[in-house]
Amino acid sequence: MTDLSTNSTLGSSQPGEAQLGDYFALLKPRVMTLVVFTAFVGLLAAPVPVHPFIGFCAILFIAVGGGASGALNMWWDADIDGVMKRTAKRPIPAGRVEPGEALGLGLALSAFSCVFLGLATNWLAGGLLAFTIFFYVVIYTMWLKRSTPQNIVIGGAAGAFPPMIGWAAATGSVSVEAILMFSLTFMWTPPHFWALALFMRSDYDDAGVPMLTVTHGRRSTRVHILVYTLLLAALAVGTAFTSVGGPVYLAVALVLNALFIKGAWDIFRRDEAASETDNYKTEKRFFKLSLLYLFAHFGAILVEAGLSRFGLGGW
Ligand code: HEM
Ligand SMILES: CC(C)=CCC/C(C)=C/CC/C(C)=C/COP(=O)(O)OP(=O)(O)O
Repeated sequence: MTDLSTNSTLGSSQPGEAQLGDYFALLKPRVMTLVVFTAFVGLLAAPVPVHPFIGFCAILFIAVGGGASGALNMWWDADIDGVMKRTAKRPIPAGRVEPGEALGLGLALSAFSCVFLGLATNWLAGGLLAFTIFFYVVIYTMWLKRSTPQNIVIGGAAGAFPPMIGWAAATGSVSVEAILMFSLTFMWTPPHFWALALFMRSDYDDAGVPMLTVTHGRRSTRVHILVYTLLLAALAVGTAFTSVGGPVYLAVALVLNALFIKGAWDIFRRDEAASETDNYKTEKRFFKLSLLYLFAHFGAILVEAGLSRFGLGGW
């Protein structure tokens, strides 16, 4: 798990000396693991058999596209990344990679991944990948992130597209299952991020980024986490009774949503003095749980899809 107080830099080079690890770090590899996993589930949950080589290429190109969007995000955000403690050691603000190199890498990998995903699977998938990169870089990073505390509520849609891209790569279409997987990630993003914003507020304050914690304060953010967690739980448990769900998924959803609601309740009940005393232990625990939460829900969707191949999945 990440040490969230620092940046997960892979290269250890000095200013002006880029190493391969610095270019790799531009792709935000740790965050993209879960993005790629949800895309993988979208691809395999589809009721259409995909040739393993085509499936491998599809996931590879989605991963490259995700990484490219990370590089473009770091190129645009280099100024605020340099101000925030968590991101100050990233390759561009630390001076190891030139902004122009990150821009070039991001644009080249974006074009490469969308075209090759389109060629390897279909143009709906290639087009959706292009739209996702556009949404994350232009709509979220360039526009919403610095202009509204609703930045991640709306911008979070970008991170919700990957399972839909995987589904489209396998089927050539977008159906209700793809929309359900999209919705799950979309509703999950605000509690995932706001928990982190609670213990990183001074970073966003320093950088002038209007995150909810900065504009509305931590008390309001705690209320928002609880409300979104309850909405998410209703959606996640309800999904058990749809075509992507089943008994295995229901069991996973019941356990994890109970834990998640308990975590959100604990965050809601805390006051700042208590959180500061134990260095935001409850909020940090909730953030880590959010990663397990999404991983387990998509894992359960994958298991249900696997079982249905043997006539055992679903209800
Ligand atoms: C607008 C939406 C989102 C925002 C603002 C956001 C923000 C963040 C931030 C600031 C971190 C902290 C650490 C880091 O930079 O590595 C983080 C970690 C993480 N996020 Fe998100 N996130 C969002 C959506 C997502 C989505 C959609 C996924 C996956 C489906 C995801 C997966 C992760 C993972 C796996 C980590 C942990 C990375 C590690 O271990 O270092 N995030 N997120
Ligand atoms: C396939 C494809 C294109 C996937 C993209 C998936 C995607 C949009 C993931 C969002 C994840 C993320 C790190 C958001 C934080 O951005 P931030 O700029 O607020 O965080 P930062 O401060 O760490 O840079």
